[in-house]
Amino acid sequence: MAPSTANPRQAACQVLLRIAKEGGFADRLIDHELEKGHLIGPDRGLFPELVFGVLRRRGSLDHILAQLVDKPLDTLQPQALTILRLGLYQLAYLDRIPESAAVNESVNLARETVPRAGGLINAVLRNYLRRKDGLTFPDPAANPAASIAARHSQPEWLVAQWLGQLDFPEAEALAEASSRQPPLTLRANTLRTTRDELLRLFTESGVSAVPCCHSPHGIQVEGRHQIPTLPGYREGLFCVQDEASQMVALFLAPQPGERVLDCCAAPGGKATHLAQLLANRGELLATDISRTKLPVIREAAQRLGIDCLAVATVDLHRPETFPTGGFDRVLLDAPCSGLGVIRRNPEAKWRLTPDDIQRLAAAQKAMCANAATMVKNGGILVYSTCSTSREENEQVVQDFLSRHPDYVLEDLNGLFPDHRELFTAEGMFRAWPHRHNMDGFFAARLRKL
Ligand SMILES: C[S@@+](CC[C@H](N)C(=O)[O-])C[C@H]1O[C@@H](n2cnc3c(N)ncnc32)[C@H](O)[C@@H]1O
Repeated sequence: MAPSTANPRQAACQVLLRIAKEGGFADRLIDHELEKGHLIGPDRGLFPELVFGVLRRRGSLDHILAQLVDKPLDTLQPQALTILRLGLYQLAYLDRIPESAAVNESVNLARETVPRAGGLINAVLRNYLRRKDGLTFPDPAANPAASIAARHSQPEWLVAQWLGQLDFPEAEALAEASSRQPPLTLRANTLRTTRDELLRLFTESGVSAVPCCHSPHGIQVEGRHQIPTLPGYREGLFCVQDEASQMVALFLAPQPGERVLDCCAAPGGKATHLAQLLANRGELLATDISRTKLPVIREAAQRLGIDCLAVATVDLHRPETFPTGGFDRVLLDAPCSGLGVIRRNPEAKWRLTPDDIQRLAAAQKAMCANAATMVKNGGILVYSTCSTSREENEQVVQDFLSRHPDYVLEDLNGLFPDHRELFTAEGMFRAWPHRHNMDGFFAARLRKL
């Protein structure tokens, strides 16, 4: 049943239980609850803070709880475990909630849903307050992955993957950054305004915002906002898009008048950016396997005043569905694990397994080969993901190049010298939350000879 309550802790508990039981995305369930209007005032901020906080910090919370509860956590009733996580999150990570309120509200919540666990919840949370300075964490020298995982709330297998690519301090910094709330980044719609004008409008309206370092269209907004209430939203002056994601369309660099394909386009973040770069002149086809997602792209295009964009259903595993005629530029923003965006979708890190990464990488290799059949001779293919895993990134590109001697990797260092700090030595794009305060993204630019 859909949650419906004026109590932010109860609403958070219901959403967390629903995510654990049925899957689903935290941001959508949160929006759905807020739209009902039961939560008012500061509770509208506390409710998402609690849901996202518990999802982001679940690993560390459970590591601590395991030292305070005298039976395995998975033997607790789901409601009791969720209330414990919520209570501990408030005690360990939030400054503004008095300790007594965090404990008492947790006990009250238990009284309504799991009355027999009230005593345990009270005892465990009070025990935390007494013992918090004596809690233990794995020794980094003996077990580096377990140590980072427990301190910074990441699955151990994921930290082990990061340690395969980064040294210990960097892997730890990445884990730490990946447990934090990401910035709100917008892309100015240059079909209707400029970045400077948008910044001026925000300043005049009392909203603090600064230009992004790399994307010439990006602005980072300070504080928390409901997007539709920001100035210029209704007029289509901007859309929400992380800076790393904005860089991808820039690397494809479509020129006005060209024929361009975005073949995994929904919900349209990069497709609408491509239309901007085309200055609304040319032929932009945005396709996706999901027929139901296409209206979202159309609506985004309409709001932003784009009229060079058409949409169609295409399954990249079924060449008989492909559009005919070659394209000058093709973007393949492949379905991926999303390991680079776990700041935004923290529920994903607790669901994914290493097997998922292997399965996704196999599909990505097939999609890349199929997308390449739609590129004209001399044309460009950009392959991108929002994953940090090598299997989904460099290894897909290496596999592709080994099977396609008619393609070469273009070195982004030479093409975009202003953004060198975002590129690997081989010239591929790798954005990292801890280095660039951007989502974890990958892109490689391939040219068909
Ligand atoms: C990473 S998302 C794309 C995000 C989009 N480029 C943006 O910037 O807003 C990947 C998309 O690939 C689509 N997809 C998954 N499997 C596909 C397939 N076999 N063929 C075409 N699209 C597929 C999904 O529906 C999803 O919308």
